Amino acid sequence: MTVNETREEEQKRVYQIADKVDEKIERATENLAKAHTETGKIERNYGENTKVNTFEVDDQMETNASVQQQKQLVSLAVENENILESNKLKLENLQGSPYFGRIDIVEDGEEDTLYIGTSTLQDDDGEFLIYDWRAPVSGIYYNGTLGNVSYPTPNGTAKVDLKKKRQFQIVKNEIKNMFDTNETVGDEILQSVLSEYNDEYLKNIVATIQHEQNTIIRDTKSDVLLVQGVAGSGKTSAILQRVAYLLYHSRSTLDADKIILFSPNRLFSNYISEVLPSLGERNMRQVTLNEFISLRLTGIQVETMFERYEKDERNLPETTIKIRLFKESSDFLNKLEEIEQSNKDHTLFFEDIIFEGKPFFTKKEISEIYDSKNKAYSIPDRFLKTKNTLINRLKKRIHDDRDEDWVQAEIDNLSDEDFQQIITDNNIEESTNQRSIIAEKFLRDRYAPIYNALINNYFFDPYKEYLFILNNLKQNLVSDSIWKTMIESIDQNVETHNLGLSDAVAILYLRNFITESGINRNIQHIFIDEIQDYTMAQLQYISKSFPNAKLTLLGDKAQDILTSSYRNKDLITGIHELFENKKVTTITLNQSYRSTAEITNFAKSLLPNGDEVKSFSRKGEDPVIKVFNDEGDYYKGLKQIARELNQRYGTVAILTRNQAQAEQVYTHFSDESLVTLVTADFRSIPKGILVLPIYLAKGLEFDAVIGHNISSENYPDARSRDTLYTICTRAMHSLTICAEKELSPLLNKTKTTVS
Ligand SMILES: Nc1ncnc2c1ncn2[C@@H]1O[C@H](COP(=O)(O)OP(=O)(O)OP(=O)(O)O)[C@@H](O)[C@H]1O
Repeated sequence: MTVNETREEEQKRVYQIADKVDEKIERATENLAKAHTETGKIERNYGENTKVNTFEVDDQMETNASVQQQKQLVSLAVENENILESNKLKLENLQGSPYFGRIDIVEDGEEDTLYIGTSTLQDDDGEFLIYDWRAPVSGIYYNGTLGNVSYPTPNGTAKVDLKKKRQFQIVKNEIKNMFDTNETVGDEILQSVLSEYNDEYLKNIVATIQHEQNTIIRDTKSDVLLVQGVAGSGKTSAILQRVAYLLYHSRSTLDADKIILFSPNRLFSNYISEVLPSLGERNMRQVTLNEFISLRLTGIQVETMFERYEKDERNLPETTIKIRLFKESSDFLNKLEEIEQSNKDHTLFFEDIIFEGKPFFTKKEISEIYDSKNKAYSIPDRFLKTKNTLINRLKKRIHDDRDEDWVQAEIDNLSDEDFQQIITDNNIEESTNQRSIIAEKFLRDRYAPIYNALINNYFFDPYKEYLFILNNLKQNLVSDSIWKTMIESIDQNVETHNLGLSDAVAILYLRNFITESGINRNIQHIFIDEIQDYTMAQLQYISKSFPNAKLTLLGDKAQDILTSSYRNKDLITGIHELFENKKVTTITLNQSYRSTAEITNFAKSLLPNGDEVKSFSRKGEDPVIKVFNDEGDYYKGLKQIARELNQRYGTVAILTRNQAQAEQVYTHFSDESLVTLVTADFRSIPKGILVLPIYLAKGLEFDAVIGHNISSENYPDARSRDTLYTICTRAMHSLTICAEKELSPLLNKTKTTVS
């Protein structure tokens, strides 16, 4: 068959499959409409049944059973509707571009041709028209070169002869490109995908996943999967593809609610929000580290990483660095535990439990209970025993108070209907002591806030406990007086409901340790993007909070913007040490995909080990460096460059070192309506000219980037390297560096003409 005939044949098949997809969508729409009507009917029925008169005691049991049954029917109907809706979404995702790959294999002497797309499509007789890209056999498409290859199946490894691998680019059901290849996924299609202009949302990369990325996506063996990947190497893309893969691979036990992604900021959360739905999956839960911490320390304002970075930019004394580095180590958290355990005679710091304005349990009473517990027990055990004693005392109080006059008076005041309702709701059988049982129930409701306070350990004061430990910690990093001043300043901060980031993590860790709370065993996977921003203490805290979760940690040591001013830790070694008892797999990604070869080559020349970074062979214009003589010229030039770029590109980002500089730039653009100053509160990125500090642009990409004032004053030495590198690597197609007066010495090695 000639090339043209082959293409014709393939095109014919695309049309056939497209018709099948349309037909299935039509059917799915009908089924969904039917299911929706059915759910409506059941819901209405349920509404009527719950209104059944519960006043007549004889009817109560029957009503309860019937309500339960109706409830179940409603939830089944809703679940059925959800499944139908998700199937329809998957079919819709196949519309216009039903598949992107084909493999021809010989297995056990039998020839087979398989087409690969974002989800499975079967004929009415069960024949597979499209294989899901996550199916075990589809792994061959991404991994194998032609010849003898294998893939894992539930029954062991299957061996096949891979005869052909074909890639398609199908748009609106027309084949735009078609290649036979021996590689993972050849350059041509990748070239064309990467040349596209920036979109508001990150796209899925199923059609062009590369070999190394595939290893990350399909790993199911590691406890900790650590990825060191250069800028633009597809770490974030790999996370999302991996989530989709895991949801498919473990579909009977895993759902999106059991996966959490720690993301760098809210803009990023929005930016990645479309990938999973485009693959027919629900998004996982997302949280920033600060949200995670703040949620657990209600009423306290915890300093954000960005606020701290801004403060560090202004002033970062040597002693602060020493103390901070210590507090960020896993060693520090272990010391907190050790000191706690070794102070057997110390009474934990407790708080009164206040009820209706008065102490219900005083801290003195709680301390006495704690002190009475056998000191041979561990601190968490003594704490738990104290808590149990308090709960028992509360129960006894409920029992004792039930005959009190005020309680009886409250019951007398109940209407017959309310009285009956309590009986029904609590399944209280008719008996002589019905009134006492109701009194107890009434008291349980009344004292529920106390019970909650006990369950949530509100009677323990982790802040004072932390200060106590710091006071008892022997350190030789700084002088005693500096250490004391540091403790006093935490104390004052707590008084005003403020906390530094590393103290917040330490307090949470300590509280979890003593109260054995704050642990979520349901979460099966934790993903952390931009891992270079995290400290070992934070990682230790997160991993203890989710003991059953596997960790996928992705980052780039060269993009260490937020902590490079004081930290010089080898992250990979640190993580291996922290998780020494777990199976840690490290994968390195050196190929950068985001930027043109010119931009990547320019950016990598900033790095001491830049040779490791491999640029992708996509051609573009050389980065431009512009140096201006004074401030007036500078802003005139900057505005002109931004305007010119904006004529050619959808998004032009002017990236600055910090918020103050972003604001300063923005004031010079106040006459331009197309310019937006992006702040930490933004949820999405508009088109046009954007001005933002680099830390808010973490993980994002723009068509054109302008590095603001990369001068010798603003970027004087190696400590600014990571920031500058990150700025340059946000650019997909165009990079311009602007500087006032003298260019930063960091750019000495770059091979671009300065004008
Ligand atoms: N296999 C691939 N096929 C197509 N596009 C890809 C592939 N891998 C990466 N890309 C594209 O490269 C760009 C960078 O990817 P991504 O943001 O995932 O990289 P990253 O490693 O997280 O980057 P950074 O650390 O710089 O934020 C994105 O536009 C992504 O779509």
